[in-house]
Amino acid sequence: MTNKYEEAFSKFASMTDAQVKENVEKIISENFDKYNTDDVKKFLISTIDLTSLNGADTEKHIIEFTGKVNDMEGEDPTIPNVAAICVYPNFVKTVKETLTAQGVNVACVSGCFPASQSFIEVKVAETALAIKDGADEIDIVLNMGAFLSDDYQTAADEIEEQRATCKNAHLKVILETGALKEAEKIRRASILSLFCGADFIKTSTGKEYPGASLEAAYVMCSVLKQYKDLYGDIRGVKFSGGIRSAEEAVKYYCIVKEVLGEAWLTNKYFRIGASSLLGNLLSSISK
Ligand SMILES: O=C[C@H](O)COP(=O)(O)O
Repeated sequence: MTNKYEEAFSKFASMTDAQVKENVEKIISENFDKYNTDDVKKFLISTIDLTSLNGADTEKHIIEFTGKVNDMEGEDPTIPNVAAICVYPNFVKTVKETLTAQGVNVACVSGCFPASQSFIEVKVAETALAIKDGADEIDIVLNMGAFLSDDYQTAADEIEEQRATCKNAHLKVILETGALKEAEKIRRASILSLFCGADFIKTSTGKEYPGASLEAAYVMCSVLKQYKDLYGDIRGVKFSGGIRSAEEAVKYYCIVKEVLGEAWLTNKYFRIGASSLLGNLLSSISK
C-alpha cells in the first residue's frame, strides 16, 4: 500500500539532476542580462533576511547590527528596508527592543539549528520561547536524520508540532539542500514541508553543508509552482547560505521570476537570507 507521503510525492513531477542543471543554465543564459538592473537589485534588498548567526554574537553586536538597519531607513528614499533581521533565538528580545525601521520583521533560527539533532521537546520549547519574546518568523531545520532514513512520519510530525507552536508567526523550513544533494530528495523534502504547513521552504543553514545552489532553488520553485497549481495556495521560498555577490542574487531572481512568475516578486514570498549581501548590492547600484 502506498503511504500518504508517497502519495503526496507522486502528485508532483520528478526531475533528474541533469534536467535541472540544463534548465537552470538555460534560464540564466536567457535572462541574466535582462534582469541585472538597478531596479531588480533594489527589489532584492527588500527580500533580504539580514542575518547574524555567529557563536560569538554579543548583545552589543546585535544592538549595533540592528542599529545599522535603523540608520539605513530613509538615507536614500529609493532604497527599501530589508525584509527581516535574523538572529539566534536568545537575541529576539534585543532586536525587538532596538528595531525602529518600518516593516522589518524579527526572524530567528530555532528547533536546535543548525543540526536539528535533539529531542522534539527541546525544539518545541525553543520555538515557544522565541515566540514569547516576539519573533515574527521562525526558521527551523528539517529533521534530516529522520528524512534520510525515509522516516517521513517523524520528520513531518516535528514540522507540524513546531508549526502549531508558531501560532501566527511564519514558519520557514530549512531543507539543508547541500546535505540532501539530489534533486529527488530536495523535491520530496519540499513537498513534505509544504504539506506540514511551512509558510516558506528555505535552502540552507549556511553552516555545516554547502549553502544555496541555483539547482536546489530551481527544484524548490518548481514544487512551489505545482503546489499553487494543485491547491491554489502560494507559499514562499528563501535562499540562504553563501549568497554574497549582487550577481549571484540576480541569478536567484531569474529562477524565481521565470519558474514562479510575478506573484512571487514580493518579500511576502521571496527571501534571501544573507550576512554579507546587503553591502554588495548597495555598492553595485549606480549612484
Ligand atoms: O540563513 C542564513 C545563513 O546562515 C546566512 O549565510 P551567509 O552568512 O553565508 O550569508
